[in-house]
Amino acid sequence: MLLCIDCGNTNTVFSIWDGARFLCTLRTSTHHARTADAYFTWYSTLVKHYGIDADITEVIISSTVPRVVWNLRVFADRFFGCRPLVVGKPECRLPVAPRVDAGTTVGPDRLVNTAGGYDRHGGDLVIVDFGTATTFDVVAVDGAYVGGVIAPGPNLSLEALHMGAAALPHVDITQPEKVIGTNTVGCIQSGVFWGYVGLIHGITERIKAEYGRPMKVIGTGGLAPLFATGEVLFDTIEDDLTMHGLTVIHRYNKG
Ligand SMILES: Nc1ncnc2c1ncn2[C@@H]1O[C@H](COP(=O)(O)OP(=O)(O)OP(=O)(O)O)[C@@H](O)[C@H]1O
Ligand SMILES: CC(C)(CO)[C@@H](O)C(=O)NCCC(=O)O
Ligand SMILES: [K+]
Repeated sequence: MLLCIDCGNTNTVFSIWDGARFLCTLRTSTHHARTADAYFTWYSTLVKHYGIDADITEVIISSTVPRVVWNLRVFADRFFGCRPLVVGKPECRLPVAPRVDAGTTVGPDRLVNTAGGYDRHGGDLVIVDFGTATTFDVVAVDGAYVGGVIAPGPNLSLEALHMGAAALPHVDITQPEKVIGTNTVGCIQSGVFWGYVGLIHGITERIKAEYGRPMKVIGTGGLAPLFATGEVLFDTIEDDLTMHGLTVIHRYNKG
C-alpha cells in the first residue's frame, strides 16, 4: 500500500491508498523538529484506533516546508523499509513539466494539484487551494502548470489583523449574516469573508479573460466549502484533490 504525505505550512496530512481508495486520513500540525519516531507513534496509534490493517510498502511526500523532509525520509526508511518519492526532487518525474520562468521553483503542492486536477478533468483549469496561502494554479490544455496567483489565506489574514492592531481580537472565519458589521467581530468577519469572495471571483474572472479559453474552476483545501455558499465561485469542490494528485504522480513514476 501507498502512504501519501502532504506537508503544508500549517498542517501535515497522511492518507493510506490501497490502490482503489483512501483507507484513512490523519492530520497533525507541521513541525520541522518532529522526529521519525514521533511520526510513527502518532501514526500507529491512529491506524490502530481506526482498525486499519495497512501494509505500507511505498511512500510519496509533497512538502512546502523543506526542513520536514529529512525526518519523513527517516520515518519511511525506518518503519516501512522504503525510499520515499519526494515531489520536486529530480528523481520524481512529473507527467507534464511546468512552463514557468527559468530558475523558478513551483510549490510541490501546486504541482500535485495540477497532476490531480488534470487526471480528473483534463486541462484548461483554475485550481483554487485554501491552505495557509490561497493559491490559484492554472493548468493548460496539455496538463502543464503554467502559472497562477498566490494570496494570503483567510486564517493568515485574520491572524495579521490581530497581530497588527492592538484593539482587534483573534476571530475565527465564518460567513457573517450581514455585510455591515455592527460590532468589531462582525466587522472583521465581514472584511475577511466577503473580501475573499471578491478576491476569488475577481481573480478567477481575470485569469479566464487573460487565458482566453473556457476554463473549469476547482476549489480544494479546508476552507473551500465555506466559500461554496451563496455566490457560485467554483464548478466543483474536491477536498481530496492533493491526495489524488499524489497517487497520480506515484503511478506515473512507478509505471
Ligand atoms: N469553518 C472553518 N473555520 C475555521 N477553520 C476551518 C474551517 N473549516 C476548515 N478549517 C481549517 O482549515 C484547515 C484545513 O485546511 P488545509 O489543510 O487545506 O490547509 P491548512 O492546513 O490551513 O494549510 P496548509 O495546507 O498550508 O498547511 C484546518 O486547519 C481547519 O482548522
Ligand atoms: C504558495 C505555497 C506556500 C502554498 O502552499 C507553496 O506552494 C509554496 O511555498 N510555493 C513556492 C512558490 C511558488 O509556488 O511559486
Ligand atoms: K494544503
